[in-house]
Amino acid sequence: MQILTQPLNELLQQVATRTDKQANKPEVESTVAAIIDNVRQNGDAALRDYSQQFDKVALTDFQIPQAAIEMAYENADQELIDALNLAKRNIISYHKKEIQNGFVDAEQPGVVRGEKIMPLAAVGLYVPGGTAAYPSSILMNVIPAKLAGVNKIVMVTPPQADGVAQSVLVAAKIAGIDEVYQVGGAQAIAALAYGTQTIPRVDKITGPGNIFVAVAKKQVFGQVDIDMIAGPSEIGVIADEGATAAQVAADLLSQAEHDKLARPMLVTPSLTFAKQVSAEIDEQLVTLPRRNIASASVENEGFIAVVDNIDDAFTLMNAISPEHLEVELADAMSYLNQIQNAGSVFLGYNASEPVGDYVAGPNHILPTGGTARFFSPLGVSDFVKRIQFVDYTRSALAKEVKAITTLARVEGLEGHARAVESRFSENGVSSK
Ligand SMILES: NC(=O)c1ccc[n+]([C@@H]2O[C@H](COP(=O)([O-])OP(=O)(O)OC[C@H]3O[C@@H](n4cnc5c(N)ncnc54)[C@H](O)[C@@H]3O)[C@@H](O)[C@H]2O)c1
Ligand SMILES: N[C@H](CO)Cc1c[nH]c[nH+]1
Ligand SMILES: [Zn+2]
Repeated sequence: MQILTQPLNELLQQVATRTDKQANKPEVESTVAAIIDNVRQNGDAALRDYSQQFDKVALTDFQIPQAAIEMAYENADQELIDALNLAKRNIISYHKKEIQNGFVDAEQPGVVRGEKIMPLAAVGLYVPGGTAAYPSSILMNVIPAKLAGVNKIVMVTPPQADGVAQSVLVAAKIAGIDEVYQVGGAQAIAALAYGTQTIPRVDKITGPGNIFVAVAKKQVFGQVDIDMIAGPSEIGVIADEGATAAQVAADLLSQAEHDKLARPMLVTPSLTFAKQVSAEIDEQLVTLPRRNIASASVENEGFIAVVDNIDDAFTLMNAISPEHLEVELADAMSYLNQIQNAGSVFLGYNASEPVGDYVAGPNHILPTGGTARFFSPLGVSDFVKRIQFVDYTRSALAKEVKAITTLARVEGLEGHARAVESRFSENGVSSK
């Protein structure tokens, strides 16, 4: 993996350019725009064409019958069922803590103010499936939606020549979702945003995917809500010589194997350690089954940056804003307050990133491409909206008339002032 040894200010510039290059790909933007437009115009017919073109599958029906989901569950290995159930329990116990109940406030005499939390009516969950099957992403998507109380949950996932992976159907059963459509990529996002003859339009689309899925979500935002840009995976590691090079290399490769565009990144104050990790990566790649994907990611998107000290490592990592950040330092917890930007943080030598991908309980659907600066992990709050309310007694309103009418007239909005004054005139009409 490329080792960068420039001064910090040059490294900061380099990572900004890399992130920008990754996040903005004009050729992908235009491909995706054309796909969305076609699906909008031609509905299911366009979905069939793209499934043939990109997934090499000739589809007649998009919806997977409930009987196929039940059968996959009946035939599944008990080990898979146990693992998914363990993950489900931990995801539920973690996400339950995110539930908001709204509030009612009566602090001022005669005034009631409050906020009511409402589940979204219909959501569409994208579960990736181009180069790997992602049953774990079903649990990460569905569980917070269910805890939020969403009524209609529709799942889409790419079709496969020999049928959608059985593990995906088993996870759908365990997650308790029955409306599953086999359609993937930008065309699936367009279908959920605009609706087709068979796929219902939803209010919000959540879930991760490759660059085509991520760009499509960005393009349909406004027509529907989206959770975030959750594109090709990223891992940033901050480590010094106290960490084990082989373990750091393995963790970097765990994310590199997701996608040729995945970004494995190490920042360390030790050039010796940098070289050890780089050598380990080369060695471990030889036997990695997905080495074609992982080595492209390591070569084209990955880097090791050598900095002067740990403070500089955090400065650089905050600028990168990685999806996952591992802090492989002694007393890792003490660095938590130095972290400004990251999707999910893994502290210490044992919290290897895949722990979070599968069983820890926090969500693995996370912002990428530098968007952890402003986006958060998927959670219960993504599936609800807030409605505010107020109620005034007449005497409570009387106390505020002066302030309201003053502000209304300063804004040149006489109608606003009169609306409030009408509550205090004999005939309900403002005399001013
Ligand atoms: N950020 C997160 O939270 C998170 C979580 C899990 C996975 N991921 C990412 O999800 C992605 C999964 O990717 P994947 O490819 O395996 O599955 P995917 O389902 O995201 O994408 C497959 C679809 O991409 C479309 N596609 C492929 N090549 C295309 C082309 N040339 N033109 C137009 N469309 C094309 C096809 O429609 C195909 O069905 C990886 O990038 C992985 O890193 C991210
Ligand atoms: N690391 C991925 C998020 O970037 C999530 C995942 C699912 N399965 C394995 N990994
Ligand atoms: Zn992963």
